[in-house]
Amino acid sequence: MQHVKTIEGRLEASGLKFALVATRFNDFIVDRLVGGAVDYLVRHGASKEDLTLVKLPGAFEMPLVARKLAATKEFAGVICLGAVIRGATPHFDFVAGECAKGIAVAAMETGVPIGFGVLTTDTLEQAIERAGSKGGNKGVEAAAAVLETVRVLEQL
Ligand SMILES: Nc1c(NC[C@H](O)[C@H](O)[C@H](O)CO)[nH]c(=O)[nH]c1=O
Ligand SMILES: CC(=O)[C@@H](O)COP(=O)(O)O
Repeated sequence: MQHVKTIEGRLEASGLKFALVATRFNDFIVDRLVGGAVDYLVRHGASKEDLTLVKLPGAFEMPLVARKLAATKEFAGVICLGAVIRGATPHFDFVAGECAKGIAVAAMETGVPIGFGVLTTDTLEQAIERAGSKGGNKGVEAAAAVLETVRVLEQL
């Protein structure tokens, strides 16, 4: 195959500081996302002393706080961890939609990678599956994505 210059991010977290933003809402699920993210970062070289956990009420509050943390420039990346589980009203759509959009805007405005580790599921079972069982762990995925993106941005 024609060899082209390729830029990829090393999955090496040593020396990097990260902020993790986690919700209390559905915390029996979210705590497993936090555990997955922390385990991933430590296993890839991060020091626990370099990880800061910020607890929030719910996903709707995330963009504001994630942006503030990113804007400090104290952290290489921010990882948002939550679980928005559909109920009986359209509230899910607003919470999930604004959370996702707000996090994306915060990353663009600050230039700091902000991982979207927020489950948006129709059922509790779907959330459980994606918090460390047969659907993987979205906290791990978000941490991995932020780490790789940090390392890519360093090269640009
Ligand atoms: N239903 C869920 C919420 N709702 C709460 C909102 O996120 C917000 O805290 C409230 O509207 C006050 O501003 N939050 C979740 O994280 N997950 C849910 O399933
Ligand atoms: C995602 C939500 O906001 C949801 O859990 C709220 O439940 P409901 O729509 O039954 O009020």
